[in-house]
Amino acid sequence: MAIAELTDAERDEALGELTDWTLRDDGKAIHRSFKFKDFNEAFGFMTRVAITADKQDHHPEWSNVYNRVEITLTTHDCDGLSERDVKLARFIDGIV
Ligand SMILES: C[C@H](O)[C@H](O)[C@H]1CNC2=NC(N)=NC(=O)C2=N1
Repeated sequence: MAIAELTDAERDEALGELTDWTLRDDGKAIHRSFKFKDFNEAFGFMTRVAITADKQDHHPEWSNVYNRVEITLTTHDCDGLSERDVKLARFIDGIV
C-alpha cells in the first residue's frame, strides 16, 4: 500500500514530540537506544514491540546485545519517514 513520506513540517513536529529519538543524517529514519537491567528485560521489551509491529505490519530495524537494544524506524514503502514510524515510536515510548 502506498504511504506518504512525512513533509519537513510533519517530521519536525513528530521529532518535537518524540524527544528521545534522533533523526538519521539522511533524514529518512529515526533512532533510539535502550538499556535494560538484563537480557531477560531487553528480550521481553523486544517481544512486546515485535507483536505490535507485526500487527501494524510495520517492522523495526533493530539489534540486541545482552541488555541493549538499538532501534531504527523507517518506512521502506516510501524510502523515508512516515506516520507509521511515528505510531510505532509512540507505542515503544509508552512501554519503556
Ligand atoms: C508487504 C508488507 O506490507 C510491507 O513490506 C511492509 C512490511 N513491513 C514494513 N516495515 C517497514 N519498516 N517499512 C515498510 O515499508 C514495511 N512494509
